[in-house]
Amino acid sequence: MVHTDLTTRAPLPGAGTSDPSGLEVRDVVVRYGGDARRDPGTTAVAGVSFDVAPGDVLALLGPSGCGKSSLLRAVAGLEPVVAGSVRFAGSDLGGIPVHRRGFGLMFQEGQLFPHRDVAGNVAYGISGLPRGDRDERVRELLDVVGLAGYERRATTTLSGGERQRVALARSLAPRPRLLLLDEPLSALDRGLRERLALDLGGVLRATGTTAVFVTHDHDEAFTVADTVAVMDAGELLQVAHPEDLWRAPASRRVAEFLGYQAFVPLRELSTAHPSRLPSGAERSRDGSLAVGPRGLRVVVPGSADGVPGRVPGGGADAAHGGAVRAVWPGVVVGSVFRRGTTEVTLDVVLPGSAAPARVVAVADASDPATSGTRDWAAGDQLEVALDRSGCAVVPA
Ligand SMILES: Nc1ncnc2c1ncn2[C@@H]1O[C@H](COP(=O)(O)OP(=O)(O)OP(=O)(O)O)[C@@H](O)[C@H]1O
Repeated sequence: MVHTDLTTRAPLPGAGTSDPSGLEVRDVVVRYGGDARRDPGTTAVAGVSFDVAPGDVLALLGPSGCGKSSLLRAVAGLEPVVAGSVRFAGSDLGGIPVHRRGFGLMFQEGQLFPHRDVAGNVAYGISGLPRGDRDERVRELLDVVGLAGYERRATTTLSGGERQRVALARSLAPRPRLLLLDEPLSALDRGLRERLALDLGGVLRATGTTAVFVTHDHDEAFTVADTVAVMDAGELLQVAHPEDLWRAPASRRVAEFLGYQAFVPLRELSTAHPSRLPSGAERSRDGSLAVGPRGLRVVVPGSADGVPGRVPGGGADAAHGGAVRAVWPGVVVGSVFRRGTTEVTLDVVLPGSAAPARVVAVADASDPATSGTRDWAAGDQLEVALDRSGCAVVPA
């Protein structure tokens, strides 16, 4: 459970009460360069507060350059904290050097020692243990990361994914009271990253490790973490459990970063069937409907899904299955078949905007009108229908 500080800043969505036995970050500022008189330098982290309770995994998620790594490095003690504080288990870590914080670190490139074999790498931080205990711990950790029996392998013979597993085992070996991971999977290809993200989440939970995990990939953050903190331009925008974050982004900026692709002012949608809109829509007439990556479905004009009596140009919203019956015409830009679904890119003029928005709509495989129709060409006319299960409401 992650909590945010309520005392010095406006309450952040997802805020709660503090647990002093874990990590407490309060109003932390990290700045590079500059001088006291003329040059203010670069403020990479602009007063961030969050907590991580023992055993929890927090993902710091945000675009490149938003300050994630700087914040992580400040927690580690690798960057000076210009203002604010970092505490762990109730103790202020100001002035405590990196190696005396009891934290583990893992980076994008595992940086294994090439002259040591796998066991030698994993055992690096526990050389003080008696031989038998050390061997047992190495065996146990290699088992946890799915590399049982790899002790004597040279690290130069490992794949990228195996190397990162060894690096993870090495960073867990001394039982760090906090593990800090900076984009540990981003050097790997997509398929491997997805598999390893699942494994990483499993390993951190199985070992009860308290961790802060930096990533720019929201799928990865959602897979690995109990709680996700969304960062932008040095500030935290929202801290929430993955499902809550996805269901209720606190702002359009958060929604955009999560991959919501278009925004329709709620006042532009008919009030005829408010119960068909995502929960909260009927209470937030000033907000927008955020359309997620699965928030639009392809409708073939004239198909069974086409609505007799539909208002031309969109806007009708008769209840129909899971969809809000808001249907708008679009011009196909292209389509791809991915993971069993056809994704069609179209230009659609959505309500509340004069210019066409480029959106992706999915063809429903269970819909006879659209399944199997994979050869839509640029310029074809289609329609898109909102699917409320793929939409969220965001404040204006
Ligand atoms: N050593 C440094 N000296 C000067 N500026 C720096 C330094 N390190 C980072 N910055 C700047 O601080 C800001 C935040 O950088 P940071 O690396 O923390 O972001 P990030 O979110 O981790 O980005 P990425 O995902 O690309 O690694 C950026 O504007 C960056 O240029």
